[in-house]
Amino acid sequence: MIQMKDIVREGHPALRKKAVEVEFPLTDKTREISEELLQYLINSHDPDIADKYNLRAGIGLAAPQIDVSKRIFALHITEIEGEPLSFVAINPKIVSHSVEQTYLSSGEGCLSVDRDIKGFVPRYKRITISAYDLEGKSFKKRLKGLAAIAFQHELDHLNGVMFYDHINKNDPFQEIPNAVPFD
Ligand SMILES: O=CN(O)C[C@@H](CC1CCCC1)C(=O)N1NCCC[C@H]1C(=O)Nc1ccccn1
Ligand code: NI
Repeated sequence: MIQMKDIVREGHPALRKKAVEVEFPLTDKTREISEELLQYLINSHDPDIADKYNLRAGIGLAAPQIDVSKRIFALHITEIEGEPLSFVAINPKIVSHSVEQTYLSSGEGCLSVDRDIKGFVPRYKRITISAYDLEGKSFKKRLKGLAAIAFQHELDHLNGVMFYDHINKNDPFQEIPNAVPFD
């Protein structure tokens, strides 16, 4: 199982590399890595497991964060309105997005960043994404709110981008044009 010791931190080159596309059918190793990314998120929200293994709660986890430079990440968001979102995305893409932007009013964090970095991180408010599942079946989803923000945070990891790269250096809390905050 993935534990905090397996999650690389800022300064590790894997976080600044562009991850490579995955071929299908998945090798057993790639399939196992994909399943472990999602399992980490599920475990991190289980009080007993999270406590026992000292896991930091996460709603997303990307393969580069465990030093695997492949275009794979998992999302597991259960406390949003509507049905819970829990899936592995392989070779994910944003196929279209709203003009409107949004941002987490509390700013963003990252399991690979052991410090608090303040400031608004502009994200598209609504996105249409496409990706492949573990069987190589392509799927599309329309995401908004926290799910959209999380998807963009994870996709950044596949491109070697960290959330704080988006924060305005001169004015971290600068008003983001046509943005509605997500609280
Ligand atoms: O790349 C993946 N990561 O680095 C794990 C990150 C991904 C999220 C950061 C912002 C959007 C996606 C993560 O889940 N966190 N970051 C560290 C703090 C805890 C946790 C978090 O933000 N939780 C959360 C946020 C809003 C509502 C509920 N829970
Ligand atoms: Ni992150």
